[in-house]
Amino acid sequence: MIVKYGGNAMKSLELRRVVAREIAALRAHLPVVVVHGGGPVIEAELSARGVPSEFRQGLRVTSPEAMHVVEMALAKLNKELSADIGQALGLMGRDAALLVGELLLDGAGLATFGRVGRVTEVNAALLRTLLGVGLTPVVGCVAVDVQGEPLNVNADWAAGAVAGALEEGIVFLTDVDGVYRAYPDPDSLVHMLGAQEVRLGIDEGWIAGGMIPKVQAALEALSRGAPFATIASGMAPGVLTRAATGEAGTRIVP
Ligand SMILES: Nc1ncnc2c1ncn2[C@@H]1O[C@H](COP(=O)(O)OP(=O)(O)O)[C@@H](O)[C@H]1O
Ligand SMILES: CC(=O)N[C@@H](CCC(=O)OP(=O)(O)O)C(=O)O
Repeated sequence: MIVKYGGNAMKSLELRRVVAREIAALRAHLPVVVVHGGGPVIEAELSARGVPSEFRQGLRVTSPEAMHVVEMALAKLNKELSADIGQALGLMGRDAALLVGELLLDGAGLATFGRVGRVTEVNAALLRTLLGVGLTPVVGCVAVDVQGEPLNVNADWAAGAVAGALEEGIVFLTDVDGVYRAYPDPDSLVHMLGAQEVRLGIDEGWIAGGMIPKVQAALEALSRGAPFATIASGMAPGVLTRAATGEAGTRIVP
C-alpha cells in the first residue's frame, strides 16, 4: 500500500510518532511505500531565508531559488521521517530516477509555475527491490527532468503516480477525516465520492485549496491501476487499516 504523508499530518513531533507507529504496524501485514510532502517545513525555510513564493491553483510557484530551498528542506525531512519509521530507506524522487517528470505548463503552454512538475515515470523496479529486502521506501516529492534538473512536484500527485505505477492502493493522510460536502461541518463527511462529483465539487467550490490536488491525484492513481484511493485523517488511531478496508475516510471511486 502507498501512504501519502503530508505537512498537515506532521504538525507536531507527537503526531509524527503516531503516524510512524501506524505505518510500522501496517507493514507487519503488507508492504508499504511512503511518499511525503512537507508544505509547512518548506514554508518555514523559505521565510527564514526571505525567499518569496506564492500559491496558484494549490501549487507553489517555484523559482530556481525557491527550488533550492524546497529540495533542501524536503531532503532533511526525508531523513527524519525515515528515522521515525525505522527499517526504512529515505530517497528523493531524484535518486536513481525514482520519479522522472516534466515541467508543468499553463493553458498557454508556458512554464508560469516555475520549476513545478508532474511525474511521467516511476522507477517501480527500485521500489519493489527495496520492499523485497524488507525496507520501507520513504520518498520525497522532488522529481528529476530529462536534463537532470529538479522539479517540485505536489506530494499528492507524486504519491498518486507511485500508486498507479505499483498498481497498489493508496491512503492520503491529512488533517481532516476526508472530503466534506460542507467543510468543516462534521455531519457532511462523504464516505464515497465518484469522479463526476469530484468535478462538480471543484466547480462549485466545496472542494477547495489543498483538497483539490488530493482528489485529482486519487482519480489519477485509480485511472493508472490503483485498486483504491482513500483520503483520511492521520490523527485517528488505526486509520491506515481502517482506511484500507473502507471503514475510515473518503474513498474516491472512478
Ligand atoms: N471539501 C473539503 N473537505 C475537507 N477539507 C477541505 C475541503 N476543501 C478544502 N479543504 C481543506 O483541505 C485541507 C487539506 O489539504 P492540505 O492542507 O493540502 O493537506 P496536506 O498538507 O495534508 O496535504 C484541509 O485542512 C481543509 O482545510
Ligand atoms: C508544487 C507544490 O506545491 N509542491 C509542494 C510540495 C510539498 C507538498 O506537496 O507538501 P504537502 O503534502 O505537505 O502539501 C510545495 O512546494 O509545498
